[in-house]
Amino acid sequence: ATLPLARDDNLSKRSRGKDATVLILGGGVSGIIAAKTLTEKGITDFKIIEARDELGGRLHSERFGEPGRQVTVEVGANWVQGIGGGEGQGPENPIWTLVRKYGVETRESSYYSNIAMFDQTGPADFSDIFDEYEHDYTELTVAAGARVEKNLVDTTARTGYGLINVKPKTPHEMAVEYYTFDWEYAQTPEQSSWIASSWGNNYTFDVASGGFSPDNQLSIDQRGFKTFIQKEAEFLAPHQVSLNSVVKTITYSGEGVTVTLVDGTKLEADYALVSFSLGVLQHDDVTWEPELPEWKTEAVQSMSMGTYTKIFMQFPKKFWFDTEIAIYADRVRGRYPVWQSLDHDNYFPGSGVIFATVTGDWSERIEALTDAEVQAELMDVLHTMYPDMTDIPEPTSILFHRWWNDPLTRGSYSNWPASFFQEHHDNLRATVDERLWFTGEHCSQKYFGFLHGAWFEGRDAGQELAQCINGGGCVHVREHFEEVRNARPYKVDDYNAGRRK
Ligand SMILES: Cc1cc2nc3c(=O)[nH]c(=O)nc-3n(C[C@H](O)[C@H](O)[C@H](O)COP(=O)(O)OP(=O)(O)OC[C@H]3O[C@@H](n4cnc5c(N)ncnc54)[C@H](O)[C@@H]3O)c2cc1C
Repeated sequence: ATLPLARDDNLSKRSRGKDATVLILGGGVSGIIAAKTLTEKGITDFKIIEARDELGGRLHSERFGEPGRQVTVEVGANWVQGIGGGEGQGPENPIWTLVRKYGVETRESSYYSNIAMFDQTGPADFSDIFDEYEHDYTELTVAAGARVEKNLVDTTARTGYGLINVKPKTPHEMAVEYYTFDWEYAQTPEQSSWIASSWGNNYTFDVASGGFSPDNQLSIDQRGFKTFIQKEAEFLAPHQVSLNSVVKTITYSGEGVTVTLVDGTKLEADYALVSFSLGVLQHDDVTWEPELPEWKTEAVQSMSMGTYTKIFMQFPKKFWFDTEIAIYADRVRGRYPVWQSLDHDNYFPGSGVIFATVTGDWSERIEALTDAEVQAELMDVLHTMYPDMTDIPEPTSILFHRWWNDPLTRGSYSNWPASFFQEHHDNLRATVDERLWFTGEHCSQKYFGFLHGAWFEGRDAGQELAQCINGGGCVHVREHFEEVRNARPYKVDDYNAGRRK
């Protein structure tokens, strides 16, 4: 593809001797889409700095299984969630647009029908409870919407469930609640905002709320799901990307930024666009000189990072359920509750591959175990699911990614807790000294956690930064709140005055 030429005024604005006008830190979806947007706006003097040996970030495909029986599996993102663009649907999800553009092979994946069910006695049927909880989840989001209209405070999704009288106690109830909630947010209802989790769902899946559509597509492309973004990145010239480059320190002032890599290389630029995950920002893998202002640090530390772990196993042959998905109801909430079969007509028949998903605290727990210890726990569950089967073989391969301990992610995707305020979120996106810009899925108010959240944030940051560089003004974009105040509950007089009205 031919690139538009860099505009002369961009080049002349760049102080002499700098390595680029913009350093884009991180080459995931948001970094690449920001680069694409800058290019469309005539700014080509940027460089993407990426730690890994390829672009794509949390799109992470791996060849898995025994030689001769290998398949490409996705240890990171796997679904386009909310497709849209069709008759009676909302707008098209931009990830779906790219998936179609590059012919990435996907299959429709329906995770609310045709589910096998198990409990501690073996196969079980609790589909009535499942249907009830699916309905209850919708009620939870509707009740959250009603709170917004009345301007009522946010609380946890657990409070929300309590207020609509949903109080799971039995293993079956806990498993289906887990399936409708934690399996999406990678954290518990206690750890999640009632209102933000509801809008997060609606803006993606609910057409009436402006969402795309309720449909999901699962990538089975043997080039990897990452193909859609790596193809989209092919416009980049070699000098615009630096792989295997781990950022250690970001030094900034009103004049510009200096980025120091772990190998000591120093890169200077007018602006840095930081696309690292929220988890990376929360930990000390990257340091800031000077330290980030308190309003930024508070915003970063106030949102949360969920962890979502898929544990793949390959067996000599399939011995399990014929559906795509099974739910296992254990006495312990969150203990290997969701199983997905890839040895299925829709996916990779004959592959012998199945995977279990755990999230949140359970993910962090198993990251401390060895693969063999996790395998033993999974086999224990399979024996519980199939008590009469005496010849269940051991898996020939096992694979899972330790997202929580990965210094390039520190978790899987962001989640909005009840103690995280709108002003915090504005501060997450706000620029520092007009030189440090921020993007990534966690910056998306509507779509945090999703690939399309990363896409929209990359586009918006690219547009606003281009406007700033092109002389359209930097000052009034992405302003911050110096302090996030929540005085109301503590100002008793105001509160009483409000009540008297
Ligand atoms: C297990 C899992 C399952 C998921 N499932 C789905 C799904 O099915 N559908 C969906 O829509 N979303 C899903 N997501 C979320 C989705 O993957 C993310 O929202 C999206 O990929 C984030 O893109 P990003 O550009 O914001 O961040 P990233 O992809 O994290 O990009 C940031 C980049 O910065 C790099 N980096 C980090 N630290 C440094 C450093 N010090 N120096 C240099 N580079 C650095 C990283 O390597 C990375 O490439 C899933 C995520 C995970 C982990």
